[in-house]
Amino acid sequence: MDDTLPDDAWKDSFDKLLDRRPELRELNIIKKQVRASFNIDSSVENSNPDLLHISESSLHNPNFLDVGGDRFVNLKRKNGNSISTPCVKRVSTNLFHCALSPITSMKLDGLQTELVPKLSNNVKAEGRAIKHVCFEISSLENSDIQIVDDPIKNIDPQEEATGKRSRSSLVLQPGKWRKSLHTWRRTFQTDVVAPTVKVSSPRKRTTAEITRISGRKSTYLNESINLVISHEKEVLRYCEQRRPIRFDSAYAAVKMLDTCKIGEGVYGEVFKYMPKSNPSTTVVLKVIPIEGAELVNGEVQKTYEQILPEIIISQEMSNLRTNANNSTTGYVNIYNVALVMGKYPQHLLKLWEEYDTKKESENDHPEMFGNNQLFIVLELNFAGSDMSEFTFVNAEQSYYALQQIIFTLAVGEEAFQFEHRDLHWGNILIEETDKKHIDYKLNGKDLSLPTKGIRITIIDYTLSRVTVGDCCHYNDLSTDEELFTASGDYQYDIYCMMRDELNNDWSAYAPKTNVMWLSYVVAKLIDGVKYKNPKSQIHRTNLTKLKAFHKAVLRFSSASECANSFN
Ligand SMILES: Nc1ncnc2c1ncn2[C@@H]1O[C@H](COP(=O)(O)OP(=O)(O)OP(=O)(O)O)[C@@H](O)[C@H]1O
Repeated sequence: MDDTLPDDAWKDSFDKLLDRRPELRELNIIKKQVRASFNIDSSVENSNPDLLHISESSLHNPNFLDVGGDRFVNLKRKNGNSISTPCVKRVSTNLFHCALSPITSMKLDGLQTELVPKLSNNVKAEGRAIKHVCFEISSLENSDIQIVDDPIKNIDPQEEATGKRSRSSLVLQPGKWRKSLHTWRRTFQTDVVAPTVKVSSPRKRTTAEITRISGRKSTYLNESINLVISHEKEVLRYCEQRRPIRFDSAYAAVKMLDTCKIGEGVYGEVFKYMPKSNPSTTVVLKVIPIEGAELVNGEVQKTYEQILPEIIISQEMSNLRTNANNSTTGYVNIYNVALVMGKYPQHLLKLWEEYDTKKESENDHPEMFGNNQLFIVLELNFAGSDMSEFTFVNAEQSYYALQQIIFTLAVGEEAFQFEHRDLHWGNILIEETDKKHIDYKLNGKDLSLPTKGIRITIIDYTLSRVTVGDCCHYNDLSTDEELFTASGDYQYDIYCMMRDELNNDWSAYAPKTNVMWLSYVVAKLIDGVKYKNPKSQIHRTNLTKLKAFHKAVLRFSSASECANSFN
């Protein structure tokens, strides 16, 4: 008697299902390119009935992307202005017959389902951060964007016939966009395939990555000036140092009180503390690794040349506090800039881990840095919480906050032809104040605004443009295609509006971009931020004013012109 097993005996039920549906294999084209993590928590997932809610017919829908294993992601979300909620799909409704399937839930990096909250603990255990990205299919009709290595094949025969292509576009969360954009890049770009574990072994830069961050530029307006400067020396000059100082001695635990990590960006970690020498001040440290070859948080480290303009802009905007003709305290106050070298101090590593435990950091563990790592440390004034988290008393308070933002931008324009270019609500900080008024000087004229109990501070000049002396510093976004395909919030329209305004020449001075961000800010104040007393009469009266401003704002050509209309 032949007691050998039949040929397909090794197959599990998922494999058998694929055999019956070869088109699923066709759809499974992206599998090689996703950064998939290996979550072997099948028991938990199998026990979650929420995972069974999509009909079998959805499998034929091109908007469902096979993310590997037996999970599918809905690429086409109806509600375009919210963050990712990948729909999870089981291929088989006969789950429990699938004994010990080796293909358990592989997750598409960057996608964390809100539909399956029970999974969140497993995600934590796995060490993956929750990232909010949703990938959509959108037609590129009328678009001149060339897509290279688009991993999503067009499976619509009609589109194939007309020669139109589909591509993945982005629906990003409002506010901080760099992280989610980066997640998308890692997922969809074939040359960037990194492991999903949090502390990845350091990886060298790819050409694409180097090109991507080389956007920061400084050009001399007078072309006869052709200085060859050492950016390292310039950085040291701004730091008032002759050489880098040791990280662990410059920021030793004994010098810092009540230290904690308060935030993070793609480029750095942000801590808060009170200096032992001056405990009445609260200082924020923004720690940015530079010049190293390893990717940090998936990004190429900035060079001296790329960090220099940010130091200059931060310093100059901060110095506007004491400017004779155009002054404001609306740009974050910078106490000091330091160039430090060496491993992260132990106490900061511990605080990093505490933050990670509570909030799940999306960044790489800073224990990855070695003895020769260089960092720029910006010591800033603590300026409160960002607008997305702040609760205003009522629209009167937010109406005056808006005026603070307008006057701050106006002063920046007049002093340095400043355009912020990324003024989303995560970059507007708000804190309470006892002061009744805030003073400005605009073109020599003194102005005073009621605070209504709050003070606003503008941060993050990564995309900003200024003219300082003979030099124009800006960030060249002309080749940054992904940012302009993002959607999900009015914020992402603003990047496209700026590009049109500037004719994609990012060195040009176009203060209208500040007005565009004002139109975004007022939209958020009308419908986005939180209010304590939204039913009061004063709230309704001022909401009407905000709405009137929203209608009119795009007629102004600059924040300065807008500020003058308030006088
Ligand atoms: N002066 C400050 N006071 C209070 N909080 C701050 C201050 N500076 C930064 N933060 C907090 O740290 C977070 C990250 O800071 P920041 O935006 O400057 O980093 P980033 O690396 O430029 O971020 P990304 O490049 O990802 O947008 C902010 O969103 C804010 O919550």
